[in-house]
Amino acid sequence: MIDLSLYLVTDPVLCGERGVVEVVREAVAGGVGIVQLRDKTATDEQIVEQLIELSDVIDGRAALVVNDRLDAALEARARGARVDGVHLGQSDASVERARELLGPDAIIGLTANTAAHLDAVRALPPGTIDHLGVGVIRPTSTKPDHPEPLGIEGFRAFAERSEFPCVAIGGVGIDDVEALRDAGAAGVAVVSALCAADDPRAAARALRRRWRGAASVPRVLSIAGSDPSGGAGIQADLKSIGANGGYGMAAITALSVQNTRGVRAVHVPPADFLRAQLDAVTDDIDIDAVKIGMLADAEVIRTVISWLDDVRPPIVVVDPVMVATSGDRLLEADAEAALRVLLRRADLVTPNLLELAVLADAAVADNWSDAVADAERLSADIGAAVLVKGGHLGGDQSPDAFVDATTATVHEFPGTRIDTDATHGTGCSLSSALATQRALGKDWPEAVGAAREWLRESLRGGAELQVGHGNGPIDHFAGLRARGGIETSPTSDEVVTRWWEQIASIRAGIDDLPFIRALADGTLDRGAFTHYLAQDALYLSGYARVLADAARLAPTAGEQAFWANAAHGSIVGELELHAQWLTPEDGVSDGTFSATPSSATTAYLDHLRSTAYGGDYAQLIAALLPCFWLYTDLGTRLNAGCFGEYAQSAAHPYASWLRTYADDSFAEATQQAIGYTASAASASDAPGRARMLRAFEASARHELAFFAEPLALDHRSNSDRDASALSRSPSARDSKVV
Ligand SMILES: Nc1ncnc2c1ncn2[C@@H]1O[C@H](COP(=O)(O)OP(=O)(O)OP(=O)(O)O)[C@@H](O)[C@H]1O
Ligand SMILES: Cc1ncc(CO)c(N)n1
Ligand SMILES: [Mg+2]
Repeated sequence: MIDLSLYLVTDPVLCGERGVVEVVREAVAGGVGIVQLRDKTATDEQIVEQLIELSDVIDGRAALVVNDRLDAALEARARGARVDGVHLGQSDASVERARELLGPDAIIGLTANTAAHLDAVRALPPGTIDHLGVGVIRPTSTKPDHPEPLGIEGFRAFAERSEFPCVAIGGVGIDDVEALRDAGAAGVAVVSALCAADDPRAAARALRRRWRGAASVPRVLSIAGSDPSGGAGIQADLKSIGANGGYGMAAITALSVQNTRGVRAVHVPPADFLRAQLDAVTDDIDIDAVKIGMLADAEVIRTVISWLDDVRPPIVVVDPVMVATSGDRLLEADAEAALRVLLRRADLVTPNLLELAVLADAAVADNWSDAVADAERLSADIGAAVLVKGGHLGGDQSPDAFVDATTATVHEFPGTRIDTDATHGTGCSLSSALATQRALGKDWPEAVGAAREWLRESLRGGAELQVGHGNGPIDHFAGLRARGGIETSPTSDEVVTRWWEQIASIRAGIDDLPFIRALADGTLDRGAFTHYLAQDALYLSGYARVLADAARLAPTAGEQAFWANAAHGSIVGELELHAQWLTPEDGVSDGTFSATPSSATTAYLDHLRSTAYGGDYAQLIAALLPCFWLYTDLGTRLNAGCFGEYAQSAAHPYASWLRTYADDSFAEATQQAIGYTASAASASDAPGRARMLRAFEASARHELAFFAEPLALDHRSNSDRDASALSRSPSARDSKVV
């Protein structure tokens, strides 16, 4: 089936001085699938000559038809040209005769725009015509005698009734492309949009992109070697394409045995196998851009050239990889001539200074202006833009320059050198980023700017990775990580630091509480202290039941035992509070404790119970954790004198009580609880971790309220009590987690 989607109709006047042939060459390179030679004034002989020339230039990459001149088509065929068919108007030669003379495989199109035309076509013998040219769509100067324009809706109405493919023609501009496609067009035929374009290749690409619908995620193919250590080659390319917003694909030219220290061996699979990979991708997927990296040898290069010539991908970036960062050769020396041929197919070539020297036949540049001058010569030589890279330039700068000799453009990108050894695969990563950014619709200088910005962030991030002992890789996803686009599964250490940081202001709030300050310096009102202990006893009793729920839900016997043991310790602690700290006046009589839970206690227990009721083990243990962690932290710091030295003194009224805050076995249990919570967080998905963090934070806030409450209430009735009487016994807190 012939691809009618982008159909070029030539106009000798609009093509201007550069000529029809040149416009066709460029437009086909940009993706035109069918070319119609249309020249109302040329003689038949001139038409024949042009057909021969065009057939040569197109070389089978697009279909070639001629407007009207059936005899010229036949004559050009007789002289060896490949002319695929004709396009005839209602008043031109008979389509039946054209079919008879051109044969069953020829492409025959017919202009039609009325119901009567359609009826007439239906009356033809089957197989006479292949498609209809339907228009004009808008008023146009290229067909002075055009009928009333159909507009998009008129075209839609016609196409809906037609059983023949309809190509929309006449006054079609780039902004009509999607609407016509959606109105049922088999393709759009354009004249001015390509013949009058400054850059017909770019214009054709833009039209094709519109026709395909701007794929918001460009499909980018890397043709390169494999680096099993993941920093260079296709592995780097795929990460780079992904990080820059594309969908990455990879056809492997060679397998390297390599790590961050160097290349140990290279295996090049048969060239046919590479071609088969490329064909498999092309047969199925529209490619928006191609990045070409390691090519190993001349045969691989020839394979890639022939595929490029067959497929004409819209964007081609070639990173002329010759030598790895480590100094190992990645391209056989005798393949350099073949590489030069490939470079002519590129839109952009990205040599480092060493590669530039080889390709520009110059000494390795030791200063930036020589490098740019070499790049200008190379660009003129290959007819493609060159991005010359300053990574290998000495000094504290690492500039790049985009150089395009065909448009006399030199665009400098200054940049300070990033102090890092993690530069393995920068070239691979940059060229893939460039292909992707260009495919996203940026022009080259914009694409270079965006790719460089990304690369520099990734270069900085490389220092964080712990990959290898040589030149480490860049961190392709450093930006995503920094902006929280990737949530990494936290390790135990990370959950410790991240969650602990998350409650920093709550912890600071606890430290600042008058209750804690007064507890530390021994001035705490005894009534407030007793209130606190009474509520703590109530809390521990409820907390023990929730710990038992954690034991019930625990996934392993070890965790089950841990939480059950903590529940047991909590009950023991509560009983000790009754027996040793609280008197009947505090609500204890005959072993029965009758104080009523305060609002802080009720709120905290409600939170824990409702979390337990939800049945999510990970969330539950996250909710239980602050009670362990905050007390261990506070106890340790109180006893270390962080709140004043008096807290360390034996004369402190609550001295023995304070000591037990920093109990070793309690600290150990806290570490275990942190470990279990961290493992559960690592095993959770992102929403699960978010739920855990919410439960954890809520508990921390309840701890703050719990500590705040005693001094917020009125305890004057107890103010004459002897606080020192309370300093005899061990604390409940340590037995909470026996
Ligand atoms: N230390 C650095 N600081 C900042 N930018 C750098 C640094 N090293 C390299 N670059 C940039 O990285 C990109 C790749 O340049 P480089 O000259 O290193 O390519 P290369 O030699 O082809 O890389 P590779 O080693 O992957 O083959 C360029 O944009 C360059 O400016
Ligand atoms: C496979 C492969 N391609 C390219 C390079 C260039 O860095 C490399 N080291 N390895
Ligand atoms: Mg390189």
